[in-house]
Amino acid sequence: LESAYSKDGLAFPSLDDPFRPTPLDQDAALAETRRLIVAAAAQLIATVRSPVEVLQEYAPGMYMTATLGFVEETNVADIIKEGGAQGLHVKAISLRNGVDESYLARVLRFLATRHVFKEVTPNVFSNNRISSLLVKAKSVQAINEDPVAKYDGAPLASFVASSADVALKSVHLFSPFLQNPGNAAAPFNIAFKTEAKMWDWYEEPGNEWRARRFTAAMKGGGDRFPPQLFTSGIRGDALSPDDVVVDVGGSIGSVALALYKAFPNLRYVVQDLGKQIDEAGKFWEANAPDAVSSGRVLLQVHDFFTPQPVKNAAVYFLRVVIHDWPDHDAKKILSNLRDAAAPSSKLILFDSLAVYSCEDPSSSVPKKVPYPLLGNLGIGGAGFATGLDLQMLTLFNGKERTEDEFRELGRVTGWKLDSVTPGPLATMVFSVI
Ligand SMILES: C[S@@+](CC[C@H](N)C(=O)[O-])C[C@H]1O[C@@H](n2cnc3c(N)ncnc32)[C@H](O)[C@@H]1O
Repeated sequence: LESAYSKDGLAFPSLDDPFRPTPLDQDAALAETRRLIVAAAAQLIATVRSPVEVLQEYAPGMYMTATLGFVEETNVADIIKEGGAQGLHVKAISLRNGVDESYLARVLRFLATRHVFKEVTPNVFSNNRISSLLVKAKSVQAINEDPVAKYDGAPLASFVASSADVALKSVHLFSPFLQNPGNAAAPFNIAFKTEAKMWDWYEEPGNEWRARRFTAAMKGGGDRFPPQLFTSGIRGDALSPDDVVVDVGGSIGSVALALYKAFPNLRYVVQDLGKQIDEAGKFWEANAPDAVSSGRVLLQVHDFFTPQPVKNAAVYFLRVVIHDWPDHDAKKILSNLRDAAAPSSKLILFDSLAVYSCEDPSSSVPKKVPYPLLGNLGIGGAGFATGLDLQMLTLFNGKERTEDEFRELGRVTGWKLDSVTPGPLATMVFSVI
C-alpha cells in the first residue's frame, strides 16, 4: 500500500487526518490488498486475544451502533469540524448541542478507543479519518434550522443514523422472531407495531424525516456505482442506441443517472412508488434537466408486484432491491419481469453476494485465499455483506443470497443465471430461459 501511494507521490493517509478521497480509493488491486490485510489483522486479533475479552467486546456490540447514532443525531462530528482541526473540548461541544459534557466525554472516549474520533488531550476530541465521514453536508446552523432535511447530501451519515434508529429499535426482537417467524413479517413490524412494510410506514404522518433520510441515503448510490459494473456482464454488442433499460425499484434513479451519463444514447425508465418518483422529478431536474423533457428518461410510478408495463425492454435491472424481500416476494417480482420480457431481454441484479466463510468449491468464481484466512476473508471481505444480511432480516425478513440461491430464484421464475461478477456489489446477469 505504501509503495502504491508513494508511486503517486502520496503518503499513506494517517488515521489521525480527516478522510480525503484520492483515485487510489477506487483501485481494485489495492482494495484487494486492503481486504487481505484487514482479514489477517482481524484473525490475528481473534487468535491472540483472550477469548474472554473477545466475548466481552462482542456482547455489548450494540453500544457501537448506539453511540454512532447519538453523535450523528447531536451533530458532534459537524460541531468538531466547525471548531477547527485542533479539536474541541467537550465543554465547547456541549455549548453547541446542549448535551451534558460528561456524557459526551464518555461516548467520545468509547468511540476514540475504537478509532472513531481522536482524543487529542484529555476531553478534547478531533475528527479523524473515520469520524470525518460522519460529518453531514450542511452547517450545524442550517441543520438546526431545518432538521427534517438534516441528512440531505449525506448518504453515509444517513445510513449510520438509520442503523441506530429503525434497525437498533427492532433488533431486540430478533431472537423471538427467528424462533417464531410466522407471528410477524419481520422484527421491525413487531417493534413498531405495524403491518406495513418499512417503505409504506415511512409514508405515514410523523415519519417525514425518516422518509427524507432514506432518500438521502439512496442519493449517494450513483456516486458509488461505476457504470462499467452495468456492462460487466453484458456482451459489448448486446445494447443498441435507443434500447430501453428499466431501473425497477430505482428510487430517485441515482444509478440510472450514472448510466445515462455514461451511455446517453440508451432510453431509461425509472420506476418506484409515488413519493420516490416525486423526489426523482426534482433529482433529475437538478442533475440532468434535459433528460426527462427530451423523453430519454421516463420517471414512472410502478408497484413491482403488479404486471410490468414496459414490455420487451433490453434490460431490466434492480439494484439492492431483491435483498429487501423474502423468497416468495422475490419470486413474484422476478416473475412479473419475466412475463414482460422479450426472448433477448436481460435481467441484471446488483446485490451483495453471500459468500460462505469456508472454501466454496461450487462457486463459479472460486477464490483461493491465503491460508489460514477465512474463505470470505472475514470482516475484511464479508463484514459489510453479513451485517447487511441481518439488517435485511431485521427490517424486512429479506436476505443476501448465495450464488446458488440466486440461480435457483432465477430458475423458478424463468431466468437463467449467465454470469456473476463479484465485487462490493455483485452483478448477476440473467437471460430468458
Ligand atoms: C433499497 S432501495 C434501492 C433503490 C435503488 N434501486 C438504488 O439502488 O438506489 C429499494 C427501493 O424499492 C422501492 N420499493 C419498495 N417496494 C416497492 C414496490 N412495491 N414497487 C416498486 N418499488 C418499491 C423502495 O421505494 C426503494 O426505493
